[in-house]
Amino acid sequence: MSRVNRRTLVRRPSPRLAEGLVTHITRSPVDPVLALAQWEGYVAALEAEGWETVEVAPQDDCPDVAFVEDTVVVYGDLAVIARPGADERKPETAGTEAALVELGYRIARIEAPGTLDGGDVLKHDGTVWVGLGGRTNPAGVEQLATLLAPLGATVLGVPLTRVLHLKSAVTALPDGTVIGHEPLVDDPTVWESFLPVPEEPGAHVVLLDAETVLMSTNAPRSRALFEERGLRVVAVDIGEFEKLEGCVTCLSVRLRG
Ligand SMILES: CN(C)C(=N)NCCC[C@H](N)C(=O)O
Repeated sequence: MSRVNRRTLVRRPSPRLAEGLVTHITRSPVDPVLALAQWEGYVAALEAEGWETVEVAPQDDCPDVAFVEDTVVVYGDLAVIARPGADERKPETAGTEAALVELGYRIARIEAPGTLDGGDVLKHDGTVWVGLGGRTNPAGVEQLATLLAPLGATVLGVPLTRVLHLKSAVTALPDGTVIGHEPLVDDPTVWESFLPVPEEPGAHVVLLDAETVLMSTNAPRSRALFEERGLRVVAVDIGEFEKLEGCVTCLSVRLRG
């Protein structure tokens, strides 16, 4: 497989984005033109930070296709193609698989009756936590555990009832501290080191390097908290995607050589 160090998959929003699924929040109107501009800003921010972006082929008939994170779990040289818990999103995985085959990844797939969304999967240092209770089912977690065991990963199911995906509730800072907005986290004691953040969008970071995180502009107090800890923050406005229960993690899949 090719060995570019900092590369990330992204997928252009569908013109039907406004029809995307909403589960835990009230639907509000989404402006597809503004959303496209925000997505371009997100991609530009990744590129400005030295990440090469690889665009998965567009799929305009799938409203939620920009949330490419949900279609795959990449671990080392293995791409585990997800089986989305929402039927409307199942057709999205083929394009992601084609892009990862092209990049030289080994491919495995979550098979029925398993379901698993990539947004439910949080990885840090050999441990893989998977949110259970929403789009991902126990069979999906078991299959992921079997596929990742030879790569040395330990997969743990964790309860999830309050938000769409595990990564809607928590993500991890570069040092492994797990961050979350407590009212939305089922059980913060799952993680040895848990840091509560004051805003819901403050729970979501994409790690750009050991000192830098990408996050939403909608969480200024959480941003200040991270900066106090010595992190550099790159903030992007993804407000139109947040109206569809998206966050910064959902819009890309980091691949490391
Ligand atoms: C971590 N998160 C939140 C994600 N990876 N995905 C968000 C998907 C949102 C989409 N409207 C849906 O309902 O599927």
